[in-house]
Amino acid sequence: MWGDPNAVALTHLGLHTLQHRGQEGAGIVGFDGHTLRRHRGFGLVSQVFADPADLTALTGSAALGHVRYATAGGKVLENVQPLLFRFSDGPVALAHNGNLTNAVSLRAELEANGAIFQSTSDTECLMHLIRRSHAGDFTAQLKAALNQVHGGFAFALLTPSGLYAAVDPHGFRPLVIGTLASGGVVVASETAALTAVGATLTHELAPGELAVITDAGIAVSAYTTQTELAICSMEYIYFARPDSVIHGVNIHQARVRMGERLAAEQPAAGDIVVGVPNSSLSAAMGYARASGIPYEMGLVKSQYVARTFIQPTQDLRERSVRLKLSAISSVVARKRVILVDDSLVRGTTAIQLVRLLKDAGAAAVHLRIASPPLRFPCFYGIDIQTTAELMAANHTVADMKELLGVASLAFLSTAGLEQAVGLTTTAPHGGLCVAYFTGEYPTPLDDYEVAYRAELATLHPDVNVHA
Ligand SMILES: O=P(O)(O)OC[C@H]1O[C@H](OP(=O)(O)OP(=O)(O)O)[C@H](O)[C@@H]1O
Ligand SMILES: NC(=O)CC[C@H](N)C(=O)O
Ligand SMILES: [Mg+2]
Repeated sequence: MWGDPNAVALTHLGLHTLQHRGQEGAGIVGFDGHTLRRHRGFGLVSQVFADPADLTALTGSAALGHVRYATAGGKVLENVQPLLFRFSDGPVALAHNGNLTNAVSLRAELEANGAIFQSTSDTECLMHLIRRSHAGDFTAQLKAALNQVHGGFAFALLTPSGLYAAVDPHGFRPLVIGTLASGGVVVASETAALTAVGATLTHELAPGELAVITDAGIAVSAYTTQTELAICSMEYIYFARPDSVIHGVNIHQARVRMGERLAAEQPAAGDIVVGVPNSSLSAAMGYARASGIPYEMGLVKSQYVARTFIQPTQDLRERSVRLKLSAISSVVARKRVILVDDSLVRGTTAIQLVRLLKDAGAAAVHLRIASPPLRFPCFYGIDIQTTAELMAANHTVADMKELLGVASLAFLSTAGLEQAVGLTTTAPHGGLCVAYFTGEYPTPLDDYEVAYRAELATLHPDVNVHA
């Protein structure tokens, strides 16, 4: 946030609104008119700022906040963002959503030339590249650095003179700009955060764009012309909040269309449709509407347990699913349940839910997934970087049906997904990145290439068209 007397408090509010995007750590940097001050820690925003004094210590008219969902580098405080650098000519804070594919090789090269890294985060590379640039001013140095990092990124940087926001050449990760009645400017991953702070959407960063926000206003330019939209389809399927809008498409309505489409592509003989709280509820609603089969609340979610898929370890993910979901026996007993989830990745949720529904007396479970089988890793910002952890990469759909113990199992097609999102663009796959479904990556994989190819060769030939 730039140019609002309540920048720190509003950033805190905005971070709460983006909590679903990262639960491992959070931090805020405030600009008090002289220098940048930071508070950060592990856990949820409410835990990191449990003591209100930590927030009030950060005053100022500009602020930068982050919630971490780790994709690279371990659980150490140094990796919790915003990263903050105190240079001889002034401080710079940096926040990143996404994952850089060439961070390991960049770091090796930078260290060979004398760079001393403070963290093990991929994000830090950007700052070293900025400092090593001989370009004229900070904006030009940043543009030079943005052209050297590869992969998925939405970056925000804060200095005493401005706020900078940039997205990668494929726009893998979303980033929007809004304005406040006070004249302040807000940059956020999702429009839901703009709404929360009372800002109006004024611009959505296009692939390869850099926005420079200063007291003089907002200047948007391109740092590269080699661009092609491939926004992460999992943003529409799972990550983003239902009330957010990405590239003109509301997330809830896109999910409803995924569910409607799934009902048309993969009908099931069931008595009730049940969604998996939270993120599949929209798709389940769409499935019920299109099939004419009644929607029922067969599962309840504890409001005190957060998202499971973005937890950092399998043990935590399994424990949270158990704590989080329970079945309403009187709803599902003796019913043929059509269970709709938005995605099946490691299978953690589905394995436990099918058991839960059967224990509650369901006569049969027909599992319908409102996205295609996820068979390939993501290197642009989802923490699934090996095929070993992906259920559909290691088993055919028929095998998965047996493993899960369901009466039937079916997925949405990639074409169906692309149409359900329905972006207006001529870019491949309707402007979406569908690499984890098809194995077609929009960029070279850089540091991940060798290990990825080696892993592919070991996969079951029936499930992997690229092996
Ligand atoms: O196959 P898996 O590896 O289990 O991953 C997929 C599941 O994880 C996500 O839910 P999550 O609990 O993270 O969040 P939600 O409450 O927003 O649905 C997603 O909505 C699926 O339910
Ligand atoms: N979305 C994120 O929070 C990831 C940022 C960075 N890649 C990290 O692992 O810390
Ligand atoms: Mg879920």
